[in-house]
Amino acid sequence: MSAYVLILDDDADVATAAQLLLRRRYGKVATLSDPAGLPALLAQGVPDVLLLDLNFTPGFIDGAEGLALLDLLRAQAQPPAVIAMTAYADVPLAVEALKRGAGDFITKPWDNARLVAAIDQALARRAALRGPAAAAPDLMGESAAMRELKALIAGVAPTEANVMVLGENGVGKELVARAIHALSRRAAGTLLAVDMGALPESTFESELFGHRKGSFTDAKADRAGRFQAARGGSLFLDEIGNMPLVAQAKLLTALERREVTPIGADKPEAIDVRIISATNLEETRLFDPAVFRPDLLFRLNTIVIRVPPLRERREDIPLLLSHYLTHYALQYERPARNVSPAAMDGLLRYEWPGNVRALRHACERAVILGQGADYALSDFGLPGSGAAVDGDEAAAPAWTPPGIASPARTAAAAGDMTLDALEREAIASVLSQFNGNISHAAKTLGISRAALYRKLGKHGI
Ligand SMILES: Nc1ncnc2c1ncn2[C@@H]1O[C@H](COP(=O)(O)OP(=O)(O)OP(=O)(O)O)[C@@H](O)[C@H]1O
Repeated sequence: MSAYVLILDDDADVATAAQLLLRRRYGKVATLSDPAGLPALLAQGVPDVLLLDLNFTPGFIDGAEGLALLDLLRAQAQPPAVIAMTAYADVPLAVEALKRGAGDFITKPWDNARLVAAIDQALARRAALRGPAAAAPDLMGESAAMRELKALIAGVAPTEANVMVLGENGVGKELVARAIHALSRRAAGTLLAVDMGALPESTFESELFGHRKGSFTDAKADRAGRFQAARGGSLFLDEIGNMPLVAQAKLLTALERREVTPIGADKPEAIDVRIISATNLEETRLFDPAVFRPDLLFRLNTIVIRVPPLRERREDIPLLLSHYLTHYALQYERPARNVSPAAMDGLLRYEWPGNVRALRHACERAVILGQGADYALSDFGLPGSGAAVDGDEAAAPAWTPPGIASPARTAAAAGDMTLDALEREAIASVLSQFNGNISHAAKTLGISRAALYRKLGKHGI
């Protein structure tokens, strides 16, 4: 769990011991020995949790001053959660601290497990008080559907339950997975993402479970698999709907046994990961045993989170437009402009088959190509430039990535182009053919999704 913990204690040994214990778990842990430095430190950033010693060395500060600090903290706009630390005999002081705003107290010398549990509880209370909207900051949207989604994420994240995220391309499934991890008890660990659809069958086991040196020709050294590398954190299994059945069987065995055996190893290794998976497969397909093993599904979908397509939460479109138009205007050093009323009308009525990813690309394109005082609908490069935005995808020209005037010019202009430019055009053309669907585009181009993402970044698409 990533959090900022401050330890205010005049005993340097105690503060260092606490810092060593807590740093690995919470990330940012600072110590302060003199309470006089507290206001300056708070001005730099308010900690999530403050461990406040009320038993300073006699003559340095007494309990009354410690309590006065609590009053100072309570006056902050967003005070930290305070856990008071007192000597065993000082229960009345601890009770007074609780009355003055401390959320909890522990007695010194503390028990490590009790200290960690007290901090975890304080953090959980804080997250609950801030509410679900603040819980997933990168996930923008204030529609009822998004609020419900964020509440679900906030509720599910602190549990260890495996979560399956469902939704169309570009709706934000990966963002949801990241929010779940960030709000989980495993947040201090890594979130490792694996594109399951792009793992070749031949390297599937080695990638996921690892291998020992010499176990096959290319095994030049021992290598940890993704399951081991994500130990203590979460494993994001993306595109699980594209996994071949053989691979599904291997994954199932690992999840059932809670252990994996690296290739060439003689002993299995226990796994300690939380699984968050995602797919854009329609549920009818996912529940088809010929496509996906029901027993594996059962392991993965303890909790199912459905991310609604953008067309079902159109209220979020203005907010997303404003966010991404501002973002790209800053990036490309272009002036801030408004979306003209006619453009907004077209953008609101558009079906957004590529969801937020397509909206993001459309904003980038508008920032780069827009010439008028306001953004016009044509700047966004939507199919038919807004003329046919009623959802008739079949009739509408395909989505065009930013910076690409027309994918159709690929063949005509190929003679004058560099290899790099040709690659960009080819990618853009295939992307538009599949309405921004990364999986299908990658498959058609014969590269992995990861490789396609790298190329999108390289070409600025
Ligand atoms: N609610 C949102 N707020 C802000 N940005 C969003 C939101 N949802 C998605 N995005 C952006 O849209 C893009 C696609 O999001 P993401 O990769 O999470 O989608 P996905 O559903 O996992 O897509 P795919 O199925 O194609 O892998 C990203 O750039 C992401 O930052």
